[in-house]
Amino acid sequence: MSELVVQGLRKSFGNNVVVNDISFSVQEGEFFVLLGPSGGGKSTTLRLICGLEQPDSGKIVLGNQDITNLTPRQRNLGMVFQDYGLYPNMTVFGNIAYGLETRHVAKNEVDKRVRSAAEMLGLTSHLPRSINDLSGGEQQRVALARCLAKDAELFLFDEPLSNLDPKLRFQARRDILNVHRTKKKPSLYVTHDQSEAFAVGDRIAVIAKGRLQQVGTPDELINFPSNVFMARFIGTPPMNTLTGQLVRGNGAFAVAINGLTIPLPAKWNAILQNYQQNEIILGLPPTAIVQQEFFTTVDHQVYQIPAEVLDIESQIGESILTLKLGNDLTAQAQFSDGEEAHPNVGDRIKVGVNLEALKLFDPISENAIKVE
Ligand SMILES: Nc1ncnc2c1ncn2[C@@H]1O[C@H](COP(=O)(O)OP(=O)(O)OP(=O)(O)O)[C@@H](O)[C@H]1O
Repeated sequence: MSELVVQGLRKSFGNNVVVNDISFSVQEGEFFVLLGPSGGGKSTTLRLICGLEQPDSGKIVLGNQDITNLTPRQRNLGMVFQDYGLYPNMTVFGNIAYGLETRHVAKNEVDKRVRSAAEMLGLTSHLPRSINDLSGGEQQRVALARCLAKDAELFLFDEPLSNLDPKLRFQARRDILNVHRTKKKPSLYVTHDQSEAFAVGDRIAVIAKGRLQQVGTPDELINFPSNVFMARFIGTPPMNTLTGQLVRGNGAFAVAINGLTIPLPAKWNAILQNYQQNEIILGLPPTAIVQQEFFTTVDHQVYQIPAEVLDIESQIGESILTLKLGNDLTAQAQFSDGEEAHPNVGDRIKVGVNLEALKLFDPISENAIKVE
């Protein structure tokens, strides 16, 4: 088994703690993504795992071996970085073979593995060519083929697609996943691009300000953000987070925000009985705002509000609307094309809020309040 376990990893540069007590594990055969805003500590975490940096404290275990103090070469990893790390003076064959030759793999075995990796990635006819003659997409495939040819215990990818245009990215993502599925090892993939993370990740760890914010499947991150940061980070547009007052009455609860009183479904009653504060943060997902004409298609409890359309951004298959709800509450809604009417900027429309989809957060800890 080659499970990767990262325990309490910490790294600072001067007074700047850039990786702060990070722990997670990646199972054999799992494609695990590190996602987060720029400067959050993703690449440093990856560099600690591959041995290019040494942690101040913490432990990295691969299989049954503690690899924390091993050199990068001793760790037996397959790596693809943003700049691919290819040797410009070598042929494609030479680049794919490089990692094997330095490990003293027998020549006929090198030849076999290079050709097999090249074939899988459609590079066979390029093997004698110089790296300099290849396009960015082809170079990316050579870096991947080099990875594929190795018998690595762990695969690491640091923003490997950022130099490719969107069309090539799609194919390159499929290539990376094919390599991963062929190898059946743990893979760790760093990106700041949410759509990429959601497209490839079995599970995603979100890192920001050096800290692990949440680990979960794409579905868990979207539907159950662990804190206010996650609610504001995940999704385009992300969840609306609105600070209001908790209103208690007749055993039921509501949140009052800027003149609106939004009732909370009964599932919240038990947990809110013990809530001591007056202020609370309401999480309103953009998809929980529905146009009136479509209320009947929604089975859930709906709260109706008049709204004014302040802005519309049309995207493929959907529109993002900035709405003024009631008199004074600005929120973003996501309407999918085809299913819903197309209002214009300035229109006054009726919308409904799907109350079942609401989330709540504690304004002091900023953690999600969870219903059992
Ligand atoms: N060798 C170094 N010396 C000093 N500071 C560093 C060093 N390497 C990284 N940092 C700092 O650590 C922080 C985290 O950087 P890191 O590259 O890990 O973030 P990231 O999440 O991968 O960001 P990006 O998506 O922009 O690559 C940044 O503030 C960066 O400036």
